[in-house]
Amino acid sequence: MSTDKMSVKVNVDLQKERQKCNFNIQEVTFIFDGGKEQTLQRKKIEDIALNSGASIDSIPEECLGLKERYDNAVRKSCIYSRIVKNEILEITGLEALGNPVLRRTADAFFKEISPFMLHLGMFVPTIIGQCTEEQQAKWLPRALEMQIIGAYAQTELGHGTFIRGLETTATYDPETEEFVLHSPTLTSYKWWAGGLGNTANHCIVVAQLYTKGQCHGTHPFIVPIRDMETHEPFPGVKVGDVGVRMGFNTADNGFLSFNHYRIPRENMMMKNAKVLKDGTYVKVARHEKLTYGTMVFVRVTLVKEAAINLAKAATIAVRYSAVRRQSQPKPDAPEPQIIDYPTQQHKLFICIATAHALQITGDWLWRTFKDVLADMRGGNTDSLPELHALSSCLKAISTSDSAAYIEQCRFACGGHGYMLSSNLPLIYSFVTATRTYEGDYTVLLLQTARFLVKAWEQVEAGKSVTPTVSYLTLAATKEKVLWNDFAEGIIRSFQAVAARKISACAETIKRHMKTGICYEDAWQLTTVRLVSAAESHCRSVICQTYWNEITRLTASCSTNVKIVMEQLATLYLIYWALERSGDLLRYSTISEKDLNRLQERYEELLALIRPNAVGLVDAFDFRDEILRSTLGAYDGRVYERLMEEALKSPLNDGPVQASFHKYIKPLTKGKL
Ligand SMILES: CCCCCCC/C=C/C(=O)SCCNC(=O)CCNC(=O)[C@H](O)C(C)(C)COP(=O)(O)OP(=O)(O)OC[C@H]1O[C@@H](n2cnc3c(N)ncnc32)[C@H](O)[C@@H]1OP(=O)(O)O
Ligand SMILES: Cc1cc2nc3c(=O)[nH]c(=O)nc-3n(C[C@H](O)[C@H](O)[C@H](O)COP(=O)(O)OP(=O)(O)OC[C@H]3O[C@@H](n4cnc5c(N)ncnc54)[C@H](O)[C@@H]3O)c2cc1C
Repeated sequence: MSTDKMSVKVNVDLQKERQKCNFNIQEVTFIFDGGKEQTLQRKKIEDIALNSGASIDSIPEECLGLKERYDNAVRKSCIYSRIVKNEILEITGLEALGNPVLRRTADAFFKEISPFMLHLGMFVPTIIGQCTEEQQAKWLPRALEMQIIGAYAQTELGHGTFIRGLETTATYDPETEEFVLHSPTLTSYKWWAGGLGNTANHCIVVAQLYTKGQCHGTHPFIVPIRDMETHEPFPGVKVGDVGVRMGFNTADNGFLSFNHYRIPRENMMMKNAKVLKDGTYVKVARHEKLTYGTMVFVRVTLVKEAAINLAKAATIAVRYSAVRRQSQPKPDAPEPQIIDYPTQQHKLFICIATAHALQITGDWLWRTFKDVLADMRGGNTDSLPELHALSSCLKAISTSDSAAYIEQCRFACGGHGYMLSSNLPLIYSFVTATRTYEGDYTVLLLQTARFLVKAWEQVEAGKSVTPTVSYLTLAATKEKVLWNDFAEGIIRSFQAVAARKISACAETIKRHMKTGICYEDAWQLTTVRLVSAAESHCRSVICQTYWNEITRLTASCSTNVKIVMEQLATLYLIYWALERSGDLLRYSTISEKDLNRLQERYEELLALIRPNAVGLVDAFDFRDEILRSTLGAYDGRVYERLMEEALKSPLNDGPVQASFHKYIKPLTKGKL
């Protein structure tokens, strides 16, 4: 427990909750962080960041005007990036780029988002992933030193999903050994890039490469866009802010266009393809899609991002639910804490379980990513399609689940959850965007489905398949799977459901084609089912990873930690079995009686987890400065904080606002 937690007076109900907790909270914190070392490192980084004092706002961020908010975010970003550069990267090395601790710590500074987020989140990773060693030596130190600040501009006004449809051109001119960047249409304007509007002086631009009269598809370029002294956009560059958004309003999302704007040949990022001085195009990469590498990297990191944000929301909602009392179900009895309502437990405990499931799956995916990267450094790209399929569906499902459950946490907090000071609306507005950016939900699930259908065809042809789809071989029968409700049995049934849905999709595509329809049209006619099959596949991957990993991670833990972690994981499995009961009835031998039994076990689990609920969210170990919530602070002074925060509103700066004299008084006096 940190000193701030010891010294304050804690709400009596929360105190009682903490006394009820029967497991060692720190052990669970270690599990959530991925190990004791990671917890210690995180705490050290948080200490460094929080001791800077820069996180404190006298007026809440949300009460500032748009310009003041941006200005304040830039001020804090400069302090934060100095800390990252001088102290945090010293501790973590470049691993920090794939480590959510940086983002978690940044939350102490920004209620919304730093306009520098994309600099470390995409600009630097793209330099690492797409530049030759020589180019890295030029750009990386400058980027890490914050001498240059970058954005990643791929999406255009007219196209985000369909990268091959981008319209910005980069035409090579061998006379001057330059690329000429041009935006031929309004729809070719770059749109959305974080940090681009007013902050960045450099930008990675994804453009169609033309040389010797031939188009070679999209490639990334490093483009200086603003003068390093005056920050004025260079002639030929038009740049600005895209306008007010649902969230992300301090992230400085921008637009950008070029009018025959020239950059040196060397500014093409040449790890995967080169243009020689004479204009000859040379492909270096062994895989067509390696230029999409940054997206794969960010998708991998977003799984843990989803987990952390959901853990924050669950912490807020569970603590609040322990403090809040409402209604009187029994006459003459005191009003219960709302967390005692099973319906409230049903809303909240799945959020705690999902945060663990995603965090553990995110860790596993990160390890898989690093293994594939190591293979690729050795020239072997065989495992890239599987990584692409996995990162696509896990990004889609984790961000979608996380956003839905964060909103559920907000609902669970009633009216007060709607207050910006609860922080739930801001967490939601951030996470709901992650469902769209870095690849839309449906689009990414269809990418996974493409891989699954191919894997199915391989199984049918008697060929071997990669590990995450090996269940297709086992489950490739027309028989219904025998249901059993042990964890392994539930997981096997989910795999069987996925396998049956995938095979049904493959059959549907074939059936359509037999009527004379081409493959592409047959695919489109099957996409609703394909999305559902990819979701089932992804759910089975999460369930299996969560269960296997939690069993492994708790092997050396104390008994009560093992028990509560197993209860949560079982809750996750049963919750999804009940949610997908239609699929199980269709594809397994589960009966109504089995489902009734499952429902009973689910309700028993809610009751078993109930006494440990506050302990479980305490174990996520969010400091108040990072949680930034009137409803979720460690001390549970909910009502006091709501009042204190309300009084900070500029609308409470005096008893009478100027608008009364300007408008209301004339109106009431009949003079308006
Ligand atoms: C906290 C972190 C901070 C980060 C903040 C981030 C803020 C946001 C930033 C952004 O949003 S940046 C812009 C991101 N944009 C996207 O994600 C666009 C989404 N679209 C795509 O990824 C692709 O266009 C597509 C939808 C995957 C389709 O691409 P394409 O049309 O070129 O390919 P297909 O014909 O569909 O497939 C061909 C073939 O290629 C395989 N493939 C596709 N992508 C990849 C990949 N990334 N890696 C490996 N392989 C890939 C695909 O599976 C097909 O394989 P086969 O079936 O032919 O074997
Ligand atoms: C907050 C935020 C930050 C962003 N930051 C950046 C950034 O820094 N840099 C950057 O380059 N971009 C950024 N983006 C852009 C983002 O990557 C795109 O918005 C995203 O990839 C979705 O593309 P789109 O907007 O073109 O949606 P569309 O593709 O137009 O999607 C609209 C709808 O059509 C559906 N659809 C599209 N194609 C298909 C298909 N083939 N099959 C079935 N359905 C389909 C989608 O499912 C969706 O429902 C950001 C976006 C947001 C919201």
